[in-house]
Amino acid sequence: MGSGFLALPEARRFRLQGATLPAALVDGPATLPQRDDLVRADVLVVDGVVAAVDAAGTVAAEPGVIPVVLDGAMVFPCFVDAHTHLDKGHIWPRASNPDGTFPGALAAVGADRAAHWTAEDVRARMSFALKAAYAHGTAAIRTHIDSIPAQIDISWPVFAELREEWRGRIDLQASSLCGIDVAVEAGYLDQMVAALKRHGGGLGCVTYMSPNLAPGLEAIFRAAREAGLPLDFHVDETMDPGAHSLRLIAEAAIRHRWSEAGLGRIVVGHCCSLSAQDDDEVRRTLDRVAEAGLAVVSLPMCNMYLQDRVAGRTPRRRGVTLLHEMRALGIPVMVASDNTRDPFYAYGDLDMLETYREATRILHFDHPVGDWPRAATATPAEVCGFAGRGRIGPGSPADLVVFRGRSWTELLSRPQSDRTVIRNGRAIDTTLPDYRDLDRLWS
Ligand SMILES: O=c1cc[nH]c(=O)[nH]1
Repeated sequence: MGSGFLALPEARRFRLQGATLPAALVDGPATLPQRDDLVRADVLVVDGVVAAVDAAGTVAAEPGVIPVVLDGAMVFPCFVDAHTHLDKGHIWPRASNPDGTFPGALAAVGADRAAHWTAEDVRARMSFALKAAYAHGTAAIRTHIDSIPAQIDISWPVFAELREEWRGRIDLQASSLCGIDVAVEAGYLDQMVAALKRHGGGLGCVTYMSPNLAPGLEAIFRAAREAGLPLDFHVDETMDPGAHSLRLIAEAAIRHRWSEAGLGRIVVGHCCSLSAQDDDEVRRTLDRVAEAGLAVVSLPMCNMYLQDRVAGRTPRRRGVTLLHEMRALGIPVMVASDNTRDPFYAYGDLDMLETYREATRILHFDHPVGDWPRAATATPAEVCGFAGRGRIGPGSPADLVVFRGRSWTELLSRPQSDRTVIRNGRAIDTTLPDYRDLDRLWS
């Protein structure tokens, strides 16, 4: 059992004194003094809920409230990870990517799925991933689930079981995943929609330039509206400037009056090709994306790993999409973990601090930091509908991550492996699952 660097008392009422909070994530008095987009505050926790956020040192000691001195330690709300692949995670020991490319990943995953993805295999790997995410301080996750016809009735029931098992620790959502060419196959959408209604989840697919793209999108939008399902797409995951399915999705959303459907914002992930297009084309597309009300999630670690990879040639581009330009147009933007230890990304552990740290470096979430911390917390909570998550303020759950670092440079220079994760006002065990627990899947 390990619970990080902070000695948190088992107490109904305590006050985190001298916490440093990202200003963009705090619901507190407007008078909280800010420096470097951080505020110094005291956070009162009562019965597992944040009862007050006050400027540091302004509230006198109260009987029955135990002081916990943070001496500037940073406090985040628990993270929200809007785009993962729990069903695929950790297959690397038996399914590596031969060349680190996207086609290499597709082929390796396809073969592994066909050979090994029984309910037991999927459950074991998903459970492992959830344990890691929980220990790192994540409270809500949306996963995509590979949903080719033969896999649907294996993976979706497992997901539904785990959603119940993890209720109260990690809020779980899922979205279906297949290529646009599979989505147009006769009977596919009917089968998928029936499974989503049975198990709960949203509709999605991978969009790329295919003759099936326009009819496929039309069919998916119709099916989603009829069945009342949210939409979440993998979009243009390539550096080919000719890939423009993002614009077609935005146009379909406008045509289908999606913003009036009451089904939340459509989420579009990746959108890498945008960074290879000229400014005029980018502007035309982003105007449409803003008008359609889409929300965008970038996957900085996976995109950097897969994109611009040519054997023997040094990568020159980062592979991520244009989050700064999107944010300037009012488009909600997020970052998320994506794949973990599978052929789409050989590394990763569903640690959203790592994702945020890498996003800071790859996407320049700094100088100033401004409201970029929202991209891993409040924005995915709002976009995906994880109510009450991603902010710290009176009434929010005392689901907090306390880091030893006191400033952005201290926080992001080290992995903060000794963080303390507080759930419902109590420190949890932050011991990570041992990789050896998975060995039975391939030995
Ligand atoms: O990045 C991607 C794209 C498709 N499928 C994945 O698992 N990851």
